[in-house]
Amino acid sequence: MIEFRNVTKRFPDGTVAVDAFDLVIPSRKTTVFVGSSGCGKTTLLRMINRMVEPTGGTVAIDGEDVASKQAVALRRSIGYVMQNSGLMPHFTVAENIATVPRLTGRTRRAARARALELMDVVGLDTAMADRYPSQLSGGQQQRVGVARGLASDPNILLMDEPFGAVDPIVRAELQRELIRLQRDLDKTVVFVTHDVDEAFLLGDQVAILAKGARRLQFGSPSEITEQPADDFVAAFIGAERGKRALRVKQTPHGPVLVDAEGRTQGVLVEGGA
Ligand SMILES: Nc1ncnc2c1ncn2[C@@H]1O[C@H](COP(=O)(O)OP(=O)(O)OP(=O)(O)O)[C@@H](O)[C@H]1O
Repeated sequence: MIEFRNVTKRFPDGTVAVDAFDLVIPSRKTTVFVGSSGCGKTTLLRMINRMVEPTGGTVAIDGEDVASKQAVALRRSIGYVMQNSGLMPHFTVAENIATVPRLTGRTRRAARARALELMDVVGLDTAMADRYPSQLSGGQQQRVGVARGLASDPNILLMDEPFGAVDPIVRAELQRELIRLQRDLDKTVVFVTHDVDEAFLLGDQVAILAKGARRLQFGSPSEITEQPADDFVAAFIGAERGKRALRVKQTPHGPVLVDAEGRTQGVLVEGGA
């Protein structure tokens, strides 16, 4: 469990990126922070592993204030995946993935074995182990980034717009992979995006944020869709337009659901959840 208690971050230039933020993030679930650019999502994420220190309040992991932990050890114990993968260009794929295992004392051989195992986990052909990042596609680089984030077998995985820079088809593929991974690995994932569709696809819980990380709503995608907290949230999630606003249309073959443009999006079936 990750707990933000009255957390504020004021940068030295006076910018208040996060203003008195409270949230409890459950373990072994995917929690998504979604909001427009500059609302404070990255700052929130980085306060979990102390890449950014709060200027007020506390962040606690399983009841323990992160400020009381040694920052470097904390950072190595938490997986972090960022946009553009953040790979070291002069390290091979295997070396990039093995960075943390090497730093924490594994032998070169054991670290490489771990790297190859993780390539498998994230769906990368191990034949690419000795390539450099520039010899991979954007989607493959992101998979290496995810493998690197998982290398220390962390309980917590922080993901900062990890699929933001790839094309929509690769993005959808990576999203599906993450859902599969999460089913197998059972990590506490905190995921940042500005894309509501991505947030609703991946999140067990979604926090919709405004400037200063002001919490507009926190709940499951179903809860938010069924009962948006206010008009702003309703507009933000597109409840009144596009594909989330569905109408029933009768056809000779039975009722179907159509979106605002009249495109059929699904069928109505009896029973189920
Ligand atoms: N080191 C810094 N010094 C001063 N202001 C900063 C610093 N880092 C971030 N900010 C400001 O804090 C606010 C929140 O930034 P943050 O990166 O957390 O937002 P974000 O929601 O992740 O944005 P994006 O989606 O664009 O990445 C912004 O106004 C940003 O300009």
